[in-house]
Amino acid sequence: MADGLILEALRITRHGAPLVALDRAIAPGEVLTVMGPSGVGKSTLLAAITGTLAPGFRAEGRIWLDGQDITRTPPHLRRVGILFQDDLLFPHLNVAENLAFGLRPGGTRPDRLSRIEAALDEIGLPGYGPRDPATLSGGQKARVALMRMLLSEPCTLLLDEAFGGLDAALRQQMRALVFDRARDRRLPVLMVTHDAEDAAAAGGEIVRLG
Ligand SMILES: Nc1ncnc2c1ncn2[C@@H]1O[C@H](COP(=O)(O)OP(=O)(O)OP(=O)(O)O)[C@@H](O)[C@H]1O
Repeated sequence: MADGLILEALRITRHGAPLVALDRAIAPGEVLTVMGPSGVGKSTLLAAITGTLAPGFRAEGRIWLDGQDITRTPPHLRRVGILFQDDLLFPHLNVAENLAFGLRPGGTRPDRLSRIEAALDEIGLPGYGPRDPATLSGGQKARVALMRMLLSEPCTLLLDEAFGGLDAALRQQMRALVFDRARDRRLPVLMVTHDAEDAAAAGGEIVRLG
């Protein structure tokens, strides 16, 4: 199987009734946008990919990530990154500690600290490590949440209305940051959104469910 994220004849049922069916490949660095009315099953589709479907839901078909069949892989081993609207930072940890939470295990302490510093530079927040998350603006929090997720070195990126809590200008900045980072890292991106501008900015294929 090719690199990227492949949903091969994926069919999700709820208590046996069909909910979502999708058969698509997302190449490294490409974005697939999923739109559709409320309740159609967009978040459920993402939960099938992260391996966190609620009881009563079942996924049939196969999910491939960079050539590996992850259909039955436990969620914590899937290397799937997901960003939600209003992703919460841990309030009792400072910004650096929040980022450290994303880091994969291993490496020396100086190495880990320098990766956190580099991450803060990458999102335009150099020196913000000791700050309390409550003192950050909404846009700054969103950038820290994005970087915390990227530090876990995911092989694909899922966005669930990830830009929903931001005003128009910030939304545009955050979109550019996310899409640029995903392209640099050659991550396939599956974006769920209600927003036509998000879809246009992504530039890739749009699938409408329902
Ligand atoms: N944990 C759950 N337990 C039971 N039913 C659920 C659960 N999560 C979602 N559902 C139901 O599954 C269906 C699909 O929900 P889902 O959240 O995937 O829709 P969505 O397309 O993401 O909607 P929205 O755009 O409103 O976020 C809905 O009918 C919803 O009520």
